[in-house]
Amino acid sequence: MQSNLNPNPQNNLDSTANSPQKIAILGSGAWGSALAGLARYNGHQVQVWSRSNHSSLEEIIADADLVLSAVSMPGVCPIATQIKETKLKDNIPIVTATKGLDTETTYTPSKIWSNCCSDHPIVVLSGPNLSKEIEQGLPATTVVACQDMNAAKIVQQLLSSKRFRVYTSPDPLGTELGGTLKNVIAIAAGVCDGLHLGTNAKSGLLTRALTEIIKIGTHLGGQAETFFGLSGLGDMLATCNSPLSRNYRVGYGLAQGKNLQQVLSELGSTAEGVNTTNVLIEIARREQMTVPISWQVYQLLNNKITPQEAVEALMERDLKPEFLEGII
Ligand SMILES: NC(=O)C1=CN([C@@H]2O[C@H](COP(=O)(O)OP(=O)(O)OC[C@H]3O[C@@H](n4cnc5c(N)ncnc54)[C@H](OP(=O)(O)O)[C@@H]3O)[C@@H](O)[C@H]2O)C=CC1
Ligand SMILES: O=C(CO)COP(=O)(O)O
Repeated sequence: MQSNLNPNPQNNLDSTANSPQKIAILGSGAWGSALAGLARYNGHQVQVWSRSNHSSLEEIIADADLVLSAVSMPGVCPIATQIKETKLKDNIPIVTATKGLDTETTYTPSKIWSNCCSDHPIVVLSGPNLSKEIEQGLPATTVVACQDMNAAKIVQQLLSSKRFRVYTSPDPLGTELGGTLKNVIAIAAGVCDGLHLGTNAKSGLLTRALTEIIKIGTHLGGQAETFFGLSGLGDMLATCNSPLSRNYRVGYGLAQGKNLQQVLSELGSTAEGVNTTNVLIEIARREQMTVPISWQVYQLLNNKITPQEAVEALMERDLKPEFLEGII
């Protein structure tokens, strides 16, 4: 499955280093718009599709050299299914930048894309990428991961610039799960800060959360080292410490005594962690895994406990060694 694009052009980070390509971006929300800005900065010809576009999805992707999906989770399955029936240029990479889990199937976005577009390499893009900072032109890093490293390198070259440093990885599932599962933890971090529990509590929460993410992520097939990288720990640090994170703001609002509906309507934007928590608990039940922090977030989001009760429940768990098996 060889793409026509050159994966190894001169390693020059000047934005003119790559020949301009046609890039179709699906989703004109915060992330789709920021990614479109990065692609335009590199001189690419960018077309953005959203449900309110005049042009059809088919028209926009027909002659694209790269398709980049940045829709939120509810859009992934319908759009991937529509694209399955559409003619794309042969073998072009499809990049998925969504951080969520499908409610119906519990699948990750890349699994849905792979099922629908098996003739194309599916590349996961994930990292500490708060879109508002990227829109301001501040420097950021990310990871593009694919089993087909040639495809990952093509996307790396197309999107890398002086303001966006892109790393490759051969672990798409781990890369995707890191960015997805940390949204649950960002809600917990928002609660921690909203309750003013202090730096010791926050450090303890994030460290134990990383262990929890690695436990789930490796069980589901990700590689442990990926979770210590940009798409795991890196993204956790960004979203768990920034009020720019919508998931963090959900937790913060709940800690202030607001109810979930109120917090979400004030947010007016996607917070994938809410749905991801529900799907994650379904997976944990199915796989018989203990996920203490995610479980408290789940109870809180589903109005079964108060933020204070969630803290108490975590502090009063059975005592045990820090590491039960190896590093986790
Ligand atoms: N914002 C950020 O900083 C980052 C976000 N992400 C991830 O990117 C994804 C999108 O987030 P973001 O752009 O911030 O969210 P927004 O709320 O800003 O935008 C949501 C986007 O998803 C599209 N969408 C939602 N539901 C559907 C549907 N049923 N069918 C088709 N399209 C749909 C919307 O399309 P329409 O315009 O047609 O309404 C819109 O483009 C999320 O998974 C998020 O976790 C990842 C990294 C950074
Ligand atoms: O994933 C993100 C940054 O990497 C965006 O986080 P929020 O969806 O919580 O805003």
